[in-house]
This record gives sequence, structure tokens and C-alpha cells, in this order.
Amino acid sequence: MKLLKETLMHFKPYWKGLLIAFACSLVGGVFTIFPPVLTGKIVDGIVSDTSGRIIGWMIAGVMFSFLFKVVFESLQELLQVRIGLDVITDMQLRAFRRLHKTPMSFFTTTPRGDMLYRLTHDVESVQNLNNTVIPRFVQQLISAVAAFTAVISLYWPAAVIMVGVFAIYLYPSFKIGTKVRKMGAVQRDMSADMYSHLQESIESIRLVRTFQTQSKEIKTQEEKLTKWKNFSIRLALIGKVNWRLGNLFNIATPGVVMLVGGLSVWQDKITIGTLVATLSFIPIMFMPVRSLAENALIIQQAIPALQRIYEYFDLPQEHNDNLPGIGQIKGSIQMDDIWFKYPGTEHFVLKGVTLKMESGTHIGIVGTSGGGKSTLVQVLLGLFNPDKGSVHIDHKNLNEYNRNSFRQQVGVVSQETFLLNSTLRKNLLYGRPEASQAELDEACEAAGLTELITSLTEGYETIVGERGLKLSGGQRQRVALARAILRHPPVLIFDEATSSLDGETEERVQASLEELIPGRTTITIAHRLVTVRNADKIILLDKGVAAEEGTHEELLALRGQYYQLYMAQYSELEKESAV
Ligand SMILES: Nc1ncnc2c1ncn2[C@@H]1O[C@H](COP(=O)(O)OP(=O)(O)OP(=O)(O)O)[C@@H](O)[C@H]1O
Repeated sequence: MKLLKETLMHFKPYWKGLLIAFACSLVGGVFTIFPPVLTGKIVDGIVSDTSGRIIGWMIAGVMFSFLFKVVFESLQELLQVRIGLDVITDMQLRAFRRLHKTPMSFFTTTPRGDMLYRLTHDVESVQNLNNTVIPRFVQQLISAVAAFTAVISLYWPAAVIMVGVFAIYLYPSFKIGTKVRKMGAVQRDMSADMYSHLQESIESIRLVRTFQTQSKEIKTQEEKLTKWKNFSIRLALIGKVNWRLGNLFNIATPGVVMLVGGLSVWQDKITIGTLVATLSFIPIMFMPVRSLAENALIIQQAIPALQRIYEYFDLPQEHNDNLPGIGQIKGSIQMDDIWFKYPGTEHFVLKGVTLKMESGTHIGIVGTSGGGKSTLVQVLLGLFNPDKGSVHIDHKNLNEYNRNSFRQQVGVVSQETFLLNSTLRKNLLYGRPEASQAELDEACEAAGLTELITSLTEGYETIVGERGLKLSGGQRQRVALARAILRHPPVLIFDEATSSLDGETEERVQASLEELIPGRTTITIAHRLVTVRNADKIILLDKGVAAEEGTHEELLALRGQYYQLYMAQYSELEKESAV
């Protein structure tokens, strides 16, 4: 019921077009009546020796009726296909929009393949239903109603026989239909699961090759495929039973009508022509039922697909769209007693972390791997909601504002840089497409990219990413740096921003960063403690707890974990320089 309501809601904006389509269908339906009726009259005319001229006119009438029927039904079909495409576009966009508003936790718990499957294959299945099955079914249904009305007025016992046949056919057909629909939903989930595995396997091809796990990957896919195939065979068999059942009734009905009708002709109650016309109407009346059985596969795929798309309309939203923007921020940050665990996990990753920053100050976050450094930043950005605690920006509770308005004012350079499969220019301007060429050049210079760009024959227009020039880890990080610099954000976050750079480049980029930092609130996450030595404050996160806090000198003086880490790295550096 909800499915129907939701679907009707999507069609509502197009009601005018639908009305015209329906009117065309009605006219087409009326013209369906003429050929059988005229054929009956022609038969009667031949039997009773009517003049050839009149019979000729009647034959012309049959042909013109067909022609009008085709014209009006084509118009209806065209209109409905157009509306069907409009609706499917609306649905896909609505689901996609919602996906972009849903909390990050959804993306960390849902396989990407499943998301893609819904937005492509499921949408395609609904499109098949919308563009072929429904327009035809509407026509056939209207023609069937017109034919039924004609049969009542021509020879009502045939109409009674038809109703009786339908009544007998409907029950098993409904039962099989329900089973087919349920199985269709299972088949859909199986397909999505298979798609997810394929996607994951292809995406991790390097890992697969390195660890030589091809045969395991292929075996998993084979198992999934075999399960899917066997299930699909069962489903197809049940679908065919339904179709055959429809055929059986379609063949049996004219036989019964012929028997009863023949008796009426013999008793002079009706003419042979009337019986011929009535018999011609039977296939038209059966058409919608046959069509449903024939298209069972498309329907059975589309209904669960529709359900799966609709599930995305109800995804939770990260924040309410109506919340006000936070406005231009200065950059003071206060995170109070933050407790956080990832959805679906048991252990807290952050356990009562507090972080206070005046605008324009620089904080370094260091600590053991897995200590919660990156997680803290994600909570700050509002990508994940803390289980307890609050985040205030410029003394405003982030929960009461549209988070996007805050994120727009933050420049993030993280360990992983995503590159679009596009030109270097588009990649660099990703966060600020309107920046001038001079600003772009300046940002690239600051990020240490100028050398690379001048060495490329196509410069900024070089295609990078999946199907273009492959950038090294360090080059990617510099692209991310340039992106951040271009935004002139009041808040900067560097999460291992220079970790993939070689020593010399790191020094250069670090110097650019140092130039960028003054006046901006900056959080630097680093493994190498020298990177954060100049920070106003350093926090050492250990197993989700801020274990130590202070300036570099204060922390060294503490002789605690920071001191030990520093000494370990310091002696490493010494060893390196000694070699
Ligand atoms: N999406 C996730 N789902 C579940 N657990 C996660 C997720 N992301 C991170 N974790 C866990 O949270 C903990 C903290 O991870 P986080 O990435 O914040 O650590 P980190 O201090 O930044 O580590 P590193 O220095 O190695 O980057 C780790 O134990 C990690 O396994």
C-alpha cells in the first residue's frame, strides 16, 4: 500500500500528461470495438447476400478503425514513456540527494556495491516497467473493458462465461503471483550481493594479485552465481506455470463460448456474425491477463527494485536542512567530553576527549596508531555524531547549525586524496571553481606543484586519475594541499598531510604550511613529532584518551609518553643521518 501511495505521489506532478494519455487510450479502446463488430456484420452480410458496396465500406471501416487505434495508442504510449522517464529521473535524483545527506555512518556500514546497484540496476528495472509494461497494460486494460462492454450488448452469456473463467483463474494466479514477487525480492538481494562482491574484487585487484587470492575470489563469485542461477531457474519455472495457466484459460474460453454460442445460433437467438464478433473479442479481453503473465519477470524485478529505491528516501539525515548556516566563522573550537564509538562496534574509540582552541591557534595531535586522532577530526567536522559530548564553533553548538556551512570553511588535507578522473585544473579547483589563474598558480607554488605542472606537456589540462596520468602518493598530497590553500579557510586540518612526501619535499611543503598557518585555527595530526614542534599546544591521544597535553617543551619536561616517543624518533633521525 505504501509502495502504491509513494508511486502515485511521484506521478502526481504529471497528472495533466497522464490525463491526455488516458484520453488517447480511451479513444484507442473505442476503436478496438469496431473491427470485431464490423467483421461480424460482414459475415452476416455475406450469408444474407448484402451488396458488395456495403461490404466494401465495412471492410474500409475495419481498416480505418485499426489505423485510428494505432494512432491514438501510439500517442498514449509516447506520452506515457515520456512521463515514465520523468518519474524515474525524479526518483533516482531523490535517492541520490538523500544519500548525500545521510550520515557517514551509513557509508561505513553499507557495501558500496549495494548503493550502486540501487541507483543503477534497480532504477533500470523500474524504467523497464514504466516504459514498456505499464503503457501497454493501460491500453490493453482499456481495450479489454471496451470489448467486455461490447460483448455484454452483443451476446451477454459470453460475458458471463468470461467472468466465470476469470474468477476461477484469479485465485491460483494471485497465489503464484505473490510467491513470484517474494522470490523476486530475494533474487534482487542476491544480485546486489553478487554485484558488491564483483565491485570489491575489481577495486582491490592490486591486493588480490599481491596476495595471490584470485582463485579464492573466483570461487566466491562462482558460489554466489550458482546460488543465484539455481534460484532464478526456480523462479522462472514458477513464472512460466503462471503464464501457461493464462494460456490454458485463453484457449479453453473460446471453446466454451463456441459451444454455448453455437447452440444459440442453431436456436436462431443470435446470428453467425454475432458469434464471430464475440469470439474475436475474447483474445482482446484476455490481453491484460496474458500481458501480466508474460511480463511477470519485469514486474517481479521492478517491485522489489522500487522498494529498494524507496528505502533510500527514508534514510536518516545528517542534519535538518532547515537549520541555519553558521555564518562566517573566526575559528574558535571547543570539543567537550567527547565519547564516540563507530556504529555497529562495541568499543569506544574516543573516551571523554576535550579540546579547546582559540581562533588562530595551532594544535598538534600525536599518539599511537589507532589512538583516535582521525576520528576526533571527523567528529569535529560533524561527519559522525558523538555518543556523548558537544562540539562548539565560535561558541555555537554545531548541532544547531547546518554542518555544511561549517565544513565549507575548513580546509582538510588527509592521508588519502581522492582524485577525479579529470584534468589537473578541475581537480585543483574542486573546492573553489571560481578561483583565478593567479590564485591557482600561487597555491600550486605553495604546495610545491609548479615543477610537476611545467614538466607536463598539457600542464593544468593533463588528465589525472583512473584513466589518466597516475600521480604518486606525494603528488596527490600536494594536490590536496593546493586545494586547501585555494579555499583560504579560517580552519585548517592536516591529517598526516606530509606523510607521503620525501624528506626534501616534506621540508618545502612544511615551510609552505608554516606560512599558511598564522591567523588560521590549525589542527595538525602527525606521527613525526618534529612536524608539530612549533604548535601552541600538543595533545597526545592514547587509546581514545588525551593522555598528555602541553607545548613541546612542557611535554618533554614531563618525561612521559611524548618524551619517549620523541626520544625514539630522535635517535632514529640521528641513526639516519649517521648512515
Ligand atoms: N569506520 C570505522 N568503523 C569501525 N572502526 C573504525 C572505523 N574507522 C576507524 N576505526 C577504529 O577506530 C580506532 C581509531 O582510528 P583512527 O583512524 O581515528 O586512529 P588514528 O589515531 O588516526 O590512527 P593512525 O595514526 O593509524 O591513522 C581504530 O581502532 C580503528 O580501528
